Amino acid sequence: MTEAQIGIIGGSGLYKMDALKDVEEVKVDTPFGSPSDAIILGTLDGIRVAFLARHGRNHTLLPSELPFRANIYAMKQLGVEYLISASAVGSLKEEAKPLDMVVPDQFIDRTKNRVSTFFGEGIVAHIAFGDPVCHNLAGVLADAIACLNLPDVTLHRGGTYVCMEGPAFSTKAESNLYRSWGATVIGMTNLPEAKLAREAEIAYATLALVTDYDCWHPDHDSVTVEMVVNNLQRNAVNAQKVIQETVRRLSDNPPPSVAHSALKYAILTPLDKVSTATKEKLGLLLKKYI
Ligand SMILES: CSC[C@H]1O[C@H](OP(=O)(O)O)[C@H](O)[C@@H]1O
Ligand SMILES: Nc1ncnc2[nH]cnc12
Repeated sequence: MTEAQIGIIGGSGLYKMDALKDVEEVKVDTPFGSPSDAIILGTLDGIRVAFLARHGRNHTLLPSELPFRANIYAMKQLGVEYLISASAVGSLKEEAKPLDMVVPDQFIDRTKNRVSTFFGEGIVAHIAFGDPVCHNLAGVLADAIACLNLPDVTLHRGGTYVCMEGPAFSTKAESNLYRSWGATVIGMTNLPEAKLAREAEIAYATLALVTDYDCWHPDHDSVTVEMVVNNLQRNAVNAQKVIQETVRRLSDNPPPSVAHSALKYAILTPLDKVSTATKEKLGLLLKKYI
């Protein structure tokens, strides 16, 4: 069932897409449980997309409580091949200022409590993850930002997103440690999503919306939720314009992605040695290879 080739996951502050038309709300069930909320199917400029509010539309789920596997599997069930993640982030670099947009190309995993694989239960796979973001999708996203020429917004192409566990924000020592590693931004959600999307052979890229300077900056107050929300409200409109332009470009010219064949050489277990139950559970991911 292909309902939408393009999926959007909206993070803190982006709970819906105002420009969506012909909207239909679908409750999707997956072998990994229910997603964070109903998925909103609709059209943007006539192009079908699937939208999911990552923390639920009323922001009821902590980063550590997110049903990452169900969210990505649900997108796969709907036929999604390109997934755009919009996320609030703190900046770890002077030059990435609040309201700027970053399209990261690397992640550092500082999570402690996340399930970020579909595999196990008798089937072993190791995806390549050296380049965790789809280079071509990230390029379309960055080009869309650049062409919009949004006032007061600087685009940063590439950069490293540190994914921390949360929910408390970082200590100054942690924030400075990540700065010493050369990281660009920090958030709490994107790494498990990127891993699972790769396992599901979905191209994934992040639109990171800078809301604060975390807690390292001597001239700025340490991050608070109020700061994040105020800045997100200011650029949620811009974020939606970027997503709309990205969707238009993707639909005109869907790029190839290494993600689309990520499992080709990743599965170690001979499929005839995998139990029927596991094969059925992962059917959507495995069917190309059986
Ligand atoms: C509300 S501040 C912390 C919260 O915001 C980010 O969420 P998302 O990535 O879904 O936009 C960050 O990762 C934290 O979950
Ligand atoms: N400073 C920060 N740390 C972690 N997640 C964030 N989301 C937005 N700002 C953040």
